[in-house]
Amino acid sequence: MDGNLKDLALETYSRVVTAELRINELVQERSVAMILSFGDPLWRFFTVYLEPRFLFNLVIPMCGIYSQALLTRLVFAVGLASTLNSFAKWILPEQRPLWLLREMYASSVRSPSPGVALESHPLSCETTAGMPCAHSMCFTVFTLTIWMFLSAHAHSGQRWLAGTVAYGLIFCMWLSRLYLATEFLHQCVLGTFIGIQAIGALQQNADYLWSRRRRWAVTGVLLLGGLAAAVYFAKLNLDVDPHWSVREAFKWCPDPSYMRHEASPIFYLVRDLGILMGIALASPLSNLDTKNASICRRCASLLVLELFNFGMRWATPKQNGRFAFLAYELLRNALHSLLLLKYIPKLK
Ligand SMILES: O=P(O)(O)OC[C@H]1O[C@@H](O)[C@H](O)[C@@H](O)[C@@H]1O
Repeated sequence: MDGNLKDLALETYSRVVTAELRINELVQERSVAMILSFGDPLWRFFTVYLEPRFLFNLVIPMCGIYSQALLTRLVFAVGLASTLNSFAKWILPEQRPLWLLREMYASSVRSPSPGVALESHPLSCETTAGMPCAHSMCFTVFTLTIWMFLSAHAHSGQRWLAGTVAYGLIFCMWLSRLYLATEFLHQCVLGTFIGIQAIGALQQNADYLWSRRRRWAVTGVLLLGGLAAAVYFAKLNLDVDPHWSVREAFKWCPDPSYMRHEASPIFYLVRDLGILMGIALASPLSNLDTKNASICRRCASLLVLELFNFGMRWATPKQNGRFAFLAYELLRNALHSLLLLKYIPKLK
């Protein structure tokens, strides 16, 4: 009975993702591409410049020019969402459209014609798992956090208009991920859904979370690090490959040079835990100074910090082994978010 149910669930899942491949192909097919092709640079822009790493290293600090209070909320909300996403991918990895399609071609389950073969290029060779879509999830949290912040001072017409723009942008992010064949539709939709749920949960527990003392927050982040390591060893014990997604990417990406060290699941986990550690060190967040300095001072201090951060990224030690590489990334991200939250407002 149990076996039958499992078979039925697997068969249904396989049918759904196979049907969803058609959506990815449709978005790349000529008829749809004619409508969407004018947007090709736009879809690439969304994927390249509105992804979590870029949000943290450029877009969110730029929001700090408008308001330090907004910057603090964004670092907190997007930092937590990105960590949640990396853990989901780490614990329960799901395939990506390109891997499934190439597997089908390879085993002759499906022939490349008449459907348009999914394109493959550096942007589609992701090495993390698909579910939930990190771009959709973090971008949803980013846009809705800004929307809620601005809505506090807006009347209902403006709120409605800004909400429509925010959801329109999130929809563009879905199209971007489908167009580049990096995600199935359900991975984008669920990414946004989980992002919205996360914002709701953060809002409901804001008083509790923002008043946590530094030592509790740091302990929480260390425990999360322990959880990530425990998942790794549990998988090894259960004979499950913790690097399954990296192997899939290597197997199906036409050119291995398209892949980078800093795109692996462990790297993203370390990056996100680094950002959380910076937030934890700046805790309690309710005590942070969020008053705005003059615009010139804010621009100058954020410019200096981001140039410093850029230099640190440029100097990342990539040739001294993976532990040095990961430790450096953890510290750099922790320092970056700590400086953004705690020390930039002091430079008044
Ligand atoms: O899940 P997606 O949208 O394909 O994104 C994959 C990775 O893309 C990178 O650009 C992000 O920095 C990561 O956080 C993310 O995990």
